[in-house]
Amino acid sequence: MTKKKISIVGSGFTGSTAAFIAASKGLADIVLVDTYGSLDPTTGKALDIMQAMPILHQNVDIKASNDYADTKDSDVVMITSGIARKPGMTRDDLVQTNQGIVEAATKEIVKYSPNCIIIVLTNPVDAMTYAVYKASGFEPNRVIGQSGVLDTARFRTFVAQALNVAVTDVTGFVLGGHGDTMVPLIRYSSVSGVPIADLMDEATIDTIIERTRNGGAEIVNLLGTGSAYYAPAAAMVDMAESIINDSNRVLPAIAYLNGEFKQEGIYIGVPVKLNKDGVESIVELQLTDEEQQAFNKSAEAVKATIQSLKSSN
Ligand SMILES: NC(=O)C1=CN([C@@H]2O[C@H](COP(=O)(O)OP(=O)(O)OC[C@H]3O[C@@H](n4cnc5c(N)ncnc54)[C@H](O)[C@@H]3O)[C@@H](O)[C@H]2O)C=CC1
Ligand SMILES: O=C([O-])CC(=O)C(=O)O
Repeated sequence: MTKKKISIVGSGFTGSTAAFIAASKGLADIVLVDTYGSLDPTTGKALDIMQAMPILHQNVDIKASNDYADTKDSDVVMITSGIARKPGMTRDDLVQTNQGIVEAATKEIVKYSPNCIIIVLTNPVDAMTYAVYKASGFEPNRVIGQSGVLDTARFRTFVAQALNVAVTDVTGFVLGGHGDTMVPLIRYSSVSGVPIADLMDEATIDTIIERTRNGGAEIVNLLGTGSAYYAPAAAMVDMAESIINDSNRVLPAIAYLNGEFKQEGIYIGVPVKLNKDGVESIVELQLTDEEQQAFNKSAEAVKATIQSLKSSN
């Protein structure tokens, strides 16, 4: 079988960490691209990751580059380039700067890998995924954003800590935009099948929901500079793995809605089935009135950010 190829655009914290995690799983050969500033730090990171491979028993190549030609024929391309927020900022404050960066990257990506699947991480990620979709000319199933795997992982972590149970036994589903309006679906959250509403009181659940919604800001404030990267990178790799291995995993991801969940023409977090074609299908859940209202509110917030995009779209 020919080796798969993942290109990662942006060799900052999230990009280089994703390269390390994907390489440590032996998922694919990796090209780490950064066209901003000197190539040296990217080369240093790629070399460092390569030198971990003998220890981790993996046989993959990691190449640093500032030339998109090296991304040619990628199966998956992750977009992580752009600025991150600082304490006191919202993700939406990044929209103007990051739109230009992701659109420029997209033009180059599609030129060299017309058949790839693109995973977008750059914030504000729902609107950036929309901008990449428009700039790519791809069918919407081949442009996907990352938020739900991360938001759900945060939610699962807090539930596991509160109940002192193995985090691997906690399931959940966080839908909606990657912001304060995200929608953790408590009815679909369980510990080995036992609904969490049977295991903890409402006040504890509310505290966990609030902490999940502020999960990114909590880390931004603690770091002082930059934002989270270990869990975001792991989340992107989880998605890439399902695409590369054609696994049909059902994961929450930012997908284009065409009437599903009563929304149309936007990118927002919903459960999807991910395989070699990208989003094979959207898994529609029967939401309660209250859940649908919360989802609609989140969709309105995402729409407002999409509408603020510069008119190249
Ligand atoms: N969707 C999600 O769940 C998450 C999204 N993010 C977002 O991902 C993005 C990247 O975060 P980090 O990797 O931590 O940031 P970083 O600052 O460590 O890396 C960003 C990379 O983008 C490149 N870059 C910066 N300005 C550029 C420009 N004008 N043109 C081309 N490249 C440029 C830099 O060279 C740098 O390597 C941010 O927008 C951040 O908010 C971060 C974590 C989670
Ligand atoms: O909070 C941020 O700016 C980065 C991010 O999206 C996250 O960690 O969820």
